[in-house]
Amino acid sequence: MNAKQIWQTTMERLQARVNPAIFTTWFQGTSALSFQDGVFTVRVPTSVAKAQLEGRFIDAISSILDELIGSSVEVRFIVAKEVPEQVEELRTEARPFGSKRSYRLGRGRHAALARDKRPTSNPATIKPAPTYSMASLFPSPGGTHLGEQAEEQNRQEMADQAHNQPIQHEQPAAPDHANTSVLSGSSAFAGEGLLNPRYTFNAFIVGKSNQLAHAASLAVSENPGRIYNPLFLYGGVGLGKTHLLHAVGHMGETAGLTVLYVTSEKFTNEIINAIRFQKTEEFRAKYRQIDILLVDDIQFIAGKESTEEEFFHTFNTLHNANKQIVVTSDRPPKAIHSLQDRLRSRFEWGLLADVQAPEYEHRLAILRSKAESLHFAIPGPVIEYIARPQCSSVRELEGALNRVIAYATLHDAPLSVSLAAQALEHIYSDKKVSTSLTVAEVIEGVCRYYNIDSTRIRGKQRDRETVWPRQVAMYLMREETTASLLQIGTELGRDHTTIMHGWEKVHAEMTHNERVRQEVAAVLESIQRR
Ligand SMILES: Nc1ncnc2c1ncn2[C@@H]1O[C@H](COP(=O)(O)OP(=O)(O)OP(=O)(O)O)[C@@H](O)[C@H]1O
Repeated sequence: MNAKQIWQTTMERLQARVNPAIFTTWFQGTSALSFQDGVFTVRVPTSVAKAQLEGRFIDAISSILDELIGSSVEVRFIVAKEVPEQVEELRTEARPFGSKRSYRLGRGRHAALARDKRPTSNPATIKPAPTYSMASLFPSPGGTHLGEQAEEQNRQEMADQAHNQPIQHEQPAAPDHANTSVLSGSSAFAGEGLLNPRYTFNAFIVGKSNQLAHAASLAVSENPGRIYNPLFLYGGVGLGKTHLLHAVGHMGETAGLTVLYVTSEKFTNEIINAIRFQKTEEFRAKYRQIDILLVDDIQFIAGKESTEEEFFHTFNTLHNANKQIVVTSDRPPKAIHSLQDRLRSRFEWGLLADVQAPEYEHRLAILRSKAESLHFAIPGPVIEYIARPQCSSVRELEGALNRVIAYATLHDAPLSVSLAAQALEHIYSDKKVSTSLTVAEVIEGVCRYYNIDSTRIRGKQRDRETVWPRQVAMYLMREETTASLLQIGTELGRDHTTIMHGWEKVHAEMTHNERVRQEVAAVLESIQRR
């Protein structure tokens, strides 16, 4: 590919993200001049366009160029009148599309230098966010619904997902507001709070299991700090909470807001260090200048006294200033037992939205979209085979898909159901055994194991001796039978939300507590043995 073709592809990718009017204003009339010695030179029509491209779009452009060329690139803009009309385009050394490379943190020395030249935002001068509809900025911000096609993603995704590579930060293009002064806050936190460029609303497949969480996330992105505040997203592992959190972050950054994404672990470490090195004032100042605070896995702050204390004050300050807070957790606030009541009640203030495991049709749609983004034509029956077992997470589903593709590539064999079966033999074998169980067998087995009567499991008692076995039954029915949530609910005289909550409770306990994991495995084994 020569410089012209690379620039053409870069423009096409940018066009998919930027409002058409803004795109036309700043990108029309640009052309590639050369690519030599790691420097990509672009001719721009005016000095105003040059300033805009350098100030607002440099990260997005660098990111795409890095991706296309396969190495770190410095981008230079030259105003048209400063260069001769015809400059020979040099052939690049870019690797062809589809060649593999790993994600890196940041974008390398050249891009970092270029980025550093951008005007930085002074926290003291950050202006309030403008109000406008995000719908006017993006062609389709509403997520990809079942059956629709996901946005094109780069071919690196497969390797990235398979190996869980570190996240690459991306500064998407900012919108144009002729009459509003907006500073992109991301430079204030350069190097941290990295957002995964793949976790966008466009790449998120909406189904029944995540409809509310998706709609609420989109709503807060369009109106940060004004509707659901805080937004509390919760659900089992690998179901898209972090994805939605980052999608909110991207929208915020695109709107020029100061966004900070942090895991609760990092938040905790920062507090510990701030206390240790007597830098609590700096810590507070940093957190309190944010427009959108995104905290992942908030459940881990529970029981950590000084972290909870500091988070409480940060929360109040931001909330009082109408700044948006979005947090994720593996369970609802009520179920985070050692959390201070005052924090729990604040989390319940805004909107609680759960994500559940996708049902079959939804799993099919996710797999189709992932396959498409990997540019692999996967036959329908193979997709259906991969989607068949009750995968408890989308992450597992992605892993299964990647495994099948890798298996076919390694063996240089066509993708078929029998190949998928071989590739997933070890992963799906447990599930094959399990689907032979019925809900009646599970109830009987659980009652036998815990030595209680089945009328208690189906009844209204709330004592621990009854509630826990009931939840284990819910978990095992969902995991080990083919019954739907509705059917399980009918069997136990409860609605599907209660069943889901029971499943989550046991799942979370199993994740964090080896003893519980062994206990549930023993219950299952005792059922399977009979
Ligand atoms: N609805 C969806 N559409 C497309 N991709 C999805 C969807 N849900 C999850 N994923 C993908 O599944 C993977 C796991 O999602 P994510 O990390 O957001 O899960 P999580 O709920 O935050 O899990 P954990 O609790 O383990 O952190 C990601 O690659 C994400 O892009």
